[in-house]
Amino acid sequence: METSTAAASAGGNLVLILDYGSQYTHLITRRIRQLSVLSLCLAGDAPLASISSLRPRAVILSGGPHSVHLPNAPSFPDSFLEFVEHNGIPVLGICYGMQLLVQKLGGEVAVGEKQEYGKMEIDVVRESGLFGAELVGKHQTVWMSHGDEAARLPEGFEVVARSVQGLVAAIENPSKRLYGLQYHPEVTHSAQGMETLSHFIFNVCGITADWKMQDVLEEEIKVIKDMVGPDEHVICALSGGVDSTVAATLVHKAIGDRLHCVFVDNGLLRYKERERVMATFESDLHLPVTCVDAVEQFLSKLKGVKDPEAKRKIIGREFICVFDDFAHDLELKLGQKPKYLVQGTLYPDVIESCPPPGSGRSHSHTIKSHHNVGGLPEDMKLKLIEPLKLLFKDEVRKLGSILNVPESFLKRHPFPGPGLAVRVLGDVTEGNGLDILRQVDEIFIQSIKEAGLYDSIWQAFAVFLPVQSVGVQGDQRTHSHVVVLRAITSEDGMTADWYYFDQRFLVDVVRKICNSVRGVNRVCQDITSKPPATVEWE
Ligand SMILES: Nc1ncnc2c1ncn2[C@@H]1O[C@H](COP(=O)(O)OP(=O)(O)OP(=O)(O)O)[C@@H](O)[C@H]1O
Ligand SMILES: O=c1[nH]c(=O)c2[nH+]cn([C@@H]3O[C@H](COP(=O)(O)O)[C@@H](O)[C@H]3O)c2[nH]1
Ligand SMILES: NC(=O)CC[C@H](N)C(=O)O
Ligand SMILES: [Mg+2]
Repeated sequence: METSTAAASAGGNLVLILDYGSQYTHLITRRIRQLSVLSLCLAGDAPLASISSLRPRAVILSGGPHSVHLPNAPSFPDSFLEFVEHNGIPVLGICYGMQLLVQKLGGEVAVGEKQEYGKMEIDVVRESGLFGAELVGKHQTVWMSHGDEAARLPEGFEVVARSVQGLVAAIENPSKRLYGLQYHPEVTHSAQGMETLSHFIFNVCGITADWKMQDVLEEEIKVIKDMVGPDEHVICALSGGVDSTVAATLVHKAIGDRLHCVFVDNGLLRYKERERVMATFESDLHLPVTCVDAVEQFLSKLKGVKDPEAKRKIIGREFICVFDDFAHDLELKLGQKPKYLVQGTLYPDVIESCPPPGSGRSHSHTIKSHHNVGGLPEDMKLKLIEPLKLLFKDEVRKLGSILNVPESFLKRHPFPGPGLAVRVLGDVTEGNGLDILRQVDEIFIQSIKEAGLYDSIWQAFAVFLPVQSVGVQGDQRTHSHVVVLRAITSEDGMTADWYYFDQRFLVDVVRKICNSVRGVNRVCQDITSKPPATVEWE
């Protein structure tokens, strides 16, 4: 989608993000799209030819984990600054991006005496391309994440905001149309971040807001039609979740009945999930779906495996084995082997996984390998079609409603492909962890639904811990399992807070669990946000 969408739909109003490895880079693209402006990402060191071929109206340099004063720090290509100056393209550097501008233009970036992580107050000291006059002299809450600081600004730059600690928070050189923010305007915790981005995009760059989600749909359908030959067949990995259902509906629009959907029961699904999902496919989706029973295949490969990353890689590989076998079966039926595999991969899956080759994310750290990205085998033969790869969950839900995907799919809480394997900590085949977890999870989710809370919670689930605790049940000593309940609120799964339940609700759920699930005598609640935790426990 990346470059083709740019070329076809930018209409001269494209904002290009150069990525230096920040976990938030694609939040920037997403925020710009929220302003109805097309935005795309390239690697921070992309060749100048790639940058100029997109004809951007503005460039934003992202944050990143590196320090500009250390060797091998990533940077924009030679002549980038001359290119933007010559073409009058405004540039905004965010955090590392700002530090890069400062250093490359002859200023100085040094390790700060003070660091700024998390919530911080800044003071806007003058009107600028980043802040309107009404904000001057006022405090603003922003989200910071840096240890380096701009110690000396290059010639022609002025400070336009400072943190309450006195550090440079925003700078500009209006005559060269260069701007910098030391904080992250793209995260929701920066209260006026959207206003600042909007000020830059519309007031400084003069860009017209002419992009809409419908464009993604039309462009994707075109890309898929161009890619898949008129007689070729395609497989779609369909889980019943939001993403793969929207992806399948979109690809079906492009190639019709040459799409063959497959749902895999990997033995890691929730209570009665296989029956329930297959029934909704039939009643609500009206797409033919084949269900493959791969329970033994997955569980035998997972036997004795405790390491979370190892589990994820095994699951990624087994999924592909199932899809290869399915392609082979279709070959016998259709006389030709499908070459393509549709997956509902989203951008957060890519961000946290091992950076795939050519993704332009070689500057980021791996958080966990999502089975459908970092968990894929290297020798995979099927070619991927991932129409949602640059979108976030809430954008996919919007796209799904344009495609008339039923609400029963769009409102479902996310459920990871590795399923209960990342919720039964350690060896999933040991003891009866999967079985206990299914019962606990079902009670928790049904109670949430009965209390009318399902749609206010972004995701809720239970976790099975490989520890036992002492309890007393019916006057008998028990030495049984501990389970954890986790419910979160989030916008896009990138950051999350825990959901504050009413205490009576929790008391009731815990009682139901302990009274009906044999083998559990203790229930805890996870109240950690992301960061520092992640959503899933593994
Ligand atoms: N049981 C499954 N059978 C077939 N494909 C699956 C299965 N689980 C996951 N996948 C594939 O892996 C992709 C990523 O899984 P993920 O859980 O992120 O997405 P989803 O299930 O479509 O949506 P959601 O995040 O809302 O659960 C899916 O979009 C789908 O293509
Ligand atoms: O399809 C998936 N394959 C995976 O390997 C995977 N790991 C995490 N998740 C889901 O992604 C969101 C963010 O989760 P984390 O904070 O745990 O990374 C949450 O919604 C998680 O449920 C996955 N989804
Ligand atoms: N978030 C960032 O971009 C951090 C930039 C740099 N690594 C610092 O610590 O200052
Ligand atoms: Mg899922």
